[in-house]
Amino acid sequence: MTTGDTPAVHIEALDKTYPGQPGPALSGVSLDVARGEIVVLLGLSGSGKSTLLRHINGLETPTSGTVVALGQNVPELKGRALRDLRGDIGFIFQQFELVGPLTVLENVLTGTLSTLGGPRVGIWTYPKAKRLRALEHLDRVGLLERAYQRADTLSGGQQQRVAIARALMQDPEILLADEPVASLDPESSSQVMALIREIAAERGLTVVCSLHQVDLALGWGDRIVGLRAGEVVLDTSTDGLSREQVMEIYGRVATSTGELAAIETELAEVREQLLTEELRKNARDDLDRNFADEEPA
Ligand SMILES: Nc1ncnc2c1ncn2[C@@H]1O[C@H](COP(=O)(O)OP(=O)(O)OP(=O)(O)O)[C@@H](O)[C@H]1O
Repeated sequence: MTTGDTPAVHIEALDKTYPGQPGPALSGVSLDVARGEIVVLLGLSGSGKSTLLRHINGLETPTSGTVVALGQNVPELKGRALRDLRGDIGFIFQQFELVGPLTVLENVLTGTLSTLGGPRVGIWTYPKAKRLRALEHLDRVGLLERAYQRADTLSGGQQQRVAIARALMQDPEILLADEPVASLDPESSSQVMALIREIAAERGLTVVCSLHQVDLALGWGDRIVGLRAGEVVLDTSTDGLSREQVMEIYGRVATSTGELAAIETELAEVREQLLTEELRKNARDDLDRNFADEEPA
């Protein structure tokens, strides 16, 4: 375990190229995340957000560079040591990853399997203390009354709350969230993000979360890290940061959107011209037919 003043996450010169891919998914990424900090990763689809998150808990191995989480050199960890680190790092995903036919309570209890050893079938196979903790976490996320309902009968926002409760069972120090609200409506998204923030503050959790929604990121995170094609192109506090500054992360898209608009205008003009020509031709054909049908005087 680490002392309080070492960062929760220290990443230096991280490069990752997946086998068979033409270019790197991450290139020269350096990033320190302080304990208790709430960092948002922003960037286009494919910019490397998930890849970066997955290096923090050792789900990916760097091609080169350093990844230290909670004082541990992540790529060097194996077996029990890696499982222990993952026990200190909760992970929530866009698709919640719940087991639909199981009850909400049992889904939350699965968050504790790394310490108990699994698999287990049925709520009663978990120690009473764990069951009570799971109920406490469900209460915290506002779903105590749903504990014995099947997980797949809940709304998306509720399912993500269950996933948060499940992550809390690990008593994590770091929470990684990979687009946790990408499949939710705006209202549920704000509620889930507010809940994560409240829980992080209560427990002094460090959070690294990828998002697609710029406005949500600005209102929610302490700091925004922008990725473009695997490189960090923005790394700054959200204090005083404007939407326009953040949108520069997506610079290339703005250009291509501009180009697209120009192409669309041109296409519309051509379409109009073709239509006019077709109308003219139809009119000419009509005239020809009418005159052809006329009996000569
Ligand atoms: N397992 C993999 N094997 C090969 N290439 C991968 C793998 N995972 C990601 N990539 C590639 O690495 C790059 C970064 O992908 P990544 O999923 O990290 O981006 P992202 O920013 O999280 O995207 P999204 O917002 O769509 O989730 C992409 O080019 C992707 O195709």
